[in-house]
Amino acid sequence: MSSPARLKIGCIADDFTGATDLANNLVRAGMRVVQTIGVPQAPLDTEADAVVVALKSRTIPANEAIAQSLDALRWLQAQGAQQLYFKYCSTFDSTPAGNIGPVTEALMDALGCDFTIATPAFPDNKRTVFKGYLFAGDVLLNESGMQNHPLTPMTDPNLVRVLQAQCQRKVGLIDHNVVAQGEAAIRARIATLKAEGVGIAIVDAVSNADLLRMGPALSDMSLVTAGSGVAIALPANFGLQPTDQAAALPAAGGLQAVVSGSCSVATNQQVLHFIQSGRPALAIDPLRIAAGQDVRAEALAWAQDKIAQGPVLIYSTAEPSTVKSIQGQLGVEQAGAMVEQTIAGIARSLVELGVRQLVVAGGETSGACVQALEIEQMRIGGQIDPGVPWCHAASPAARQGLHITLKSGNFGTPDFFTKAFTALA
Ligand SMILES: Nc1ncnc2c1ncn2[C@@H]1O[C@H](COP(=O)(O)OP(=O)(O)O)[C@@H](O)[C@H]1O
Ligand SMILES: O=C(O)[C@@H](O)C(=O)COP(=O)(O)O
Repeated sequence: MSSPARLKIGCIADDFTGATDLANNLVRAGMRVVQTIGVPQAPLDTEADAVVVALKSRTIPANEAIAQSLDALRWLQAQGAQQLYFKYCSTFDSTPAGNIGPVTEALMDALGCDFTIATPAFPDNKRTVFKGYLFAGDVLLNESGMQNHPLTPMTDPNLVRVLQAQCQRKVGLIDHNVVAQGEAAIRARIATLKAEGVGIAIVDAVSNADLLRMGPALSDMSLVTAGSGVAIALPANFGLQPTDQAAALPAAGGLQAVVSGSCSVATNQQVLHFIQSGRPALAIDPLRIAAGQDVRAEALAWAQDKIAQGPVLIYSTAEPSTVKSIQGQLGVEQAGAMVEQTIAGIARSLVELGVRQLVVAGGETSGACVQALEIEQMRIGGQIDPGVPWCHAASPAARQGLHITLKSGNFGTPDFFTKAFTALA
C-alpha cells in the first residue's frame, strides 16, 4: 500500500449531506476528496488532497458534539492536515446551546488558534450574508421557514448575535465594504478585530466573487469555520486549480434507483416531477410499517419487474399536513426512525438486487442508508446540482462498489431524480 501524501485540508462536517456538499465544492476547485462516515479507525489508505469526516453532531448535546469533533480533529492531524475546516449548515442551524459556537471554540483551543472566521454564505444555493445578516433566497433567515425548524428554529438573522450567544469569545464582523477591497483590507480588519479582543468574525459574502476575494486572506488560518461556500476559495491557496481529474470516478453501470425519505419542499417537487414524467414510483405508508406489514419485501417485489427498464423511485416523501398527521399518530421520533430504517433496508435490498446507481434524498435518510450499506468511505465525483455530487463507495452489498448521491432535502432542481442519472451516463 503506497503511503498517502500529506492532507492539505482536513474537514469536520456536522452532518452527512452537508459533508458531501463541502466535498463537492472542494472538488470543483481542484481537490481530490474522500469523505469518511464517522472518524476512521485506521489511517487513510488512498490519495486525497482533502478528507471530510462526516459526523452527525448538529443537534446532539454540545459536549458530545465537542468530543466527536475533537476525535475527528486528532485523526485529521494524524493524517498531516495542514488546515482545518469545520462545516455547518448554510442556514446556520444551531441553538443558543450550540453546536456551532461550542465546537468552534473547542477546535480553536485544541489548535491554539487565536482567530477564525464564521460564514455560512453559499451564493450558489442563494445563502448570502450582508452586514452580518443571513439571507436564504430573497428573505432574511427568520422569514425563510427556518424559524419553524423543529430542532433548530432560527428566529434571529443577525449572525453576530446568534453566534455570540453560543460563545465565550467575543464575536465580531468583517463586513462587505472590507471584503469588497480584498486580501489586504481583510487582513487589516482581522488585525484590528484581534486588537479589540475579538476571536471569531462573521464574514459577509453575497457572491462567489466575495468568497474568492476572501480566500487568500485565509491562507494562514489554522481553522476555518463555514458552510460549504468558502471551500471554493481554499484550494488555490495550495496551488490547485479546477480540473476534471479531481472529480474522476470509476465508470458507472448497473441498475438505477431513487429512495427518498425527505419531506422538504424541493424533494416534494422532485418526487412529483419524477411521477409526472411517467416513471415507476412507489409510495411507502408509515402507518403500514407501524402495523407490522413487511413494507421492505413489498417494495422489493414491486421494483423487481420494473427496474430493468430504467430508474424506479421508492418514497415516503409527503406534504407537511400528511407528515403532521402521521407524526400525531406515531410520534415524531418513532415515525422518523421507522421510516428511515425501512428506506435504509430497501436501499440495501435494491443494491443486493443489482442497483449500482443510487440516489438518496434527505439528510437523516442518507445517514440511515449509508449505515445499512455499511459504507465507510466515499470518493467524491462531479456535481449534479450545487451542493450535490455523485460519489463512489465500497459496500459489502456491491462487489465492485456503487455510485451514490446523498441529496440534502432543500437542494436540487425539480428534475433532479432523472437528471442525476443523465449526469452519470
Ligand atoms: N411520510 C412521513 N411521515 C412522517 N415522517 C416521515 C415521512 N417520510 C419521512 N419521514 C421522516 O422525516 C425525516 C426527514 O428528514 P431527512 O431525511 O433529514 O430529510 P431532509 O433532508 O429533507 O430534512 C426522516 O426522519 C424521515 O424518516
Ligand atoms: O449547508 C447546507 O445547506 C447543507 O450542506 C446542509 O448542511 C443541509 O442540511 P440538511 O438540510 O439537514 O440535509
